[in-house]
Amino acid sequence: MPAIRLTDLTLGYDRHPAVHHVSGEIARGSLTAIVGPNGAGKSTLLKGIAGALSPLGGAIALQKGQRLAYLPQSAELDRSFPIHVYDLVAMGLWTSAGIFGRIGLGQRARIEAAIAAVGLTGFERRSIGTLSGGQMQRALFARLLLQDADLILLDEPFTAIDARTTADLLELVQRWHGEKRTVVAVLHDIETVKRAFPQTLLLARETVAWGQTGEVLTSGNLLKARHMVEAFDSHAPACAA
Ligand SMILES: Nc1ncnc2c1ncn2[C@@H]1O[C@H](COP(=O)(O)OP(=O)(O)OP(=O)(O)O)[C@@H](O)[C@H]1O
Repeated sequence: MPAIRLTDLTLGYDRHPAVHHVSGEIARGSLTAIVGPNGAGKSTLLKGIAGALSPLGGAIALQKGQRLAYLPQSAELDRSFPIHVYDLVAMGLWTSAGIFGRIGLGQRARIEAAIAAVGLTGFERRSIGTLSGGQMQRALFARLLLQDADLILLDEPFTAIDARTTADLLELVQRWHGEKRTVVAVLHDIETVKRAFPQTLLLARETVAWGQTGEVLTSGNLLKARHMVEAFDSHAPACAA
């Protein structure tokens, strides 16, 4: 059983399809980028896999027993929430500590180690509303470290993040890959994908190409994806194809 199996999957909003008839598999332990033009349905697909959106058609099967972690786009997070970096990161332990569980000494050490791993030592008592975009993303990655998930879904984790932070966080992604976790990330920077992601799904409401990154990200496929998204009628009624 692969980590994720999509079967003729259609996802959308108010019955209007945003992603159509996608079929394919993501192997356990693989590192996959989802790329495509704006409006291609990348975030929609990730939400579907995360279980935040139910299919209009087809099916999403996740291998049983996997712990899943999902990092939505940063724009979807409420930064005005009054919480310190330490507590935000500590939330990553809720699966082991329980929502109201006590945090013991061992767990404190793990929280501190995660904060150190993302370079935020000294920021523990800072409220998240005062962090820069890059610092916030580091804190969210520290929380992911503690979640200890088998399947990690990242929606545009490096968008609007400086090069140094991107490089540091990319290193964590590589570390998760080395630990045989399954990682799926929506990305915009094609160079980063070519450099660091062995597998790619090129999406334009439907699959344009899916497989080895070098074979998927050809200029012909990228052009085709752009034309397909431009031609798509997002006001179309429920999928008839
Ligand atoms: N909550 C929603 N309600 C209605 N339509 C939505 C909603 N979220 C997304 N859509 C529509 O679904 C389509 C796909 O959007 P999605 O955000 O998945 O694309 P994307 O590939 O992630 O784009 P981007 O690269 O711009 O983030 C778009 O036409 C978008 O307007």
